[in-house]
Amino acid sequence: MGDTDEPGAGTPDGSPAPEDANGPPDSENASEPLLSVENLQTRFHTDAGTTRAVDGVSFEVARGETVCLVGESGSGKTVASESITRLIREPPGEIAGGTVRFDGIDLLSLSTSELREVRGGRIAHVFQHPQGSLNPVYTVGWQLIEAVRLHSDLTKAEARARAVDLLDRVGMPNPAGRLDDHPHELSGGQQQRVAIAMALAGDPDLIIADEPTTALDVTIQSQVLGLLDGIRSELGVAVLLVTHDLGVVAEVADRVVVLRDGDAVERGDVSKIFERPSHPYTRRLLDSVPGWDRTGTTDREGEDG
Ligand SMILES: Nc1ncnc2c1ncn2[C@@H]1O[C@H](COP(=O)(O)OP(=O)(O)OP(=O)(O)O)[C@@H](O)[C@H]1O
Repeated sequence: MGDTDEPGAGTPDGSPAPEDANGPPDSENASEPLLSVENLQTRFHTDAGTTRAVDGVSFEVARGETVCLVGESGSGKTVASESITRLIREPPGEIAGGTVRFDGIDLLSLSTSELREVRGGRIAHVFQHPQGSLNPVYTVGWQLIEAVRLHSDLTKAEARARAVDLLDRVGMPNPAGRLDDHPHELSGGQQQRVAIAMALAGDPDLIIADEPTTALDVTIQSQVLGLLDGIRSELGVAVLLVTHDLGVVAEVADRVVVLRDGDAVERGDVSKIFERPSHPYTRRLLDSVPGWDRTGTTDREGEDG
């Protein structure tokens, strides 16, 4: 499924060649990226045959930056992001090749128990539906306290205080009063805030957020994006954000990786991708953004932030 129409060097009309999206790491990050994904290949083996969902993707995330994985439905964004901590169910999935290094650790060679330590700890996932992180049976407080204690030596009382701090950090009104609530007693936006608090419980260096605002009302979307951006800037947590929404990318991304059919066809700084997209697929994605005027703004700006 790999993309083959990308010229290797230069173009006939003399315009800059598209960046070799799967080439060597960006030089400014080459020294010590927090996350380095190289030539990742993830397949699914089903009765219908083998799908190369991610077919040789490479990208990096530096400490404290937001990188967006963008692309149309089915381009491999979720599979790429979930392959990083091997959340992919194997079988039918198979991580068939490549390396994933996180702060010097080769994640793909870790044992299941070692990986469990990293997952929910130094790397936390936030999903489109908060139900992916929250158990409907238990109270918010119970779940948060468990998450805090799993990754620390805190006593129950200390963990409870930390849970209240985390709820406060994610902007939950009356945080102490929320501990006894069950998830269904909260709005969708509040549930996603709790899911982000759960992610913070393990004191992560990287949050992988897969369409975290897609299921929310549009006014709440910007608030949750603003929350993630505040966590990045104030706590120095890097964010790998999966989204199909280029309006979201314009709001929060430092750098962008554009996926198509399991292949990274373009990557670069957000300003470069928006102002000078070099791959035709990226240009088509941009052209489909309502209100996009090619000056770096969208209709979305000015909404509740
Ligand atoms: N469990 C699975 N079994 C078989 N194929 C799968 C499975 N999960 C994903 N795929 C396939 O992998 C490819 C990439 O899917 P993925 O969910 O990563 O796309 P995406 O870019 O995240 O799309 P969306 O925005 O719709 O979630 C698709 O062709 C999809 O059908």
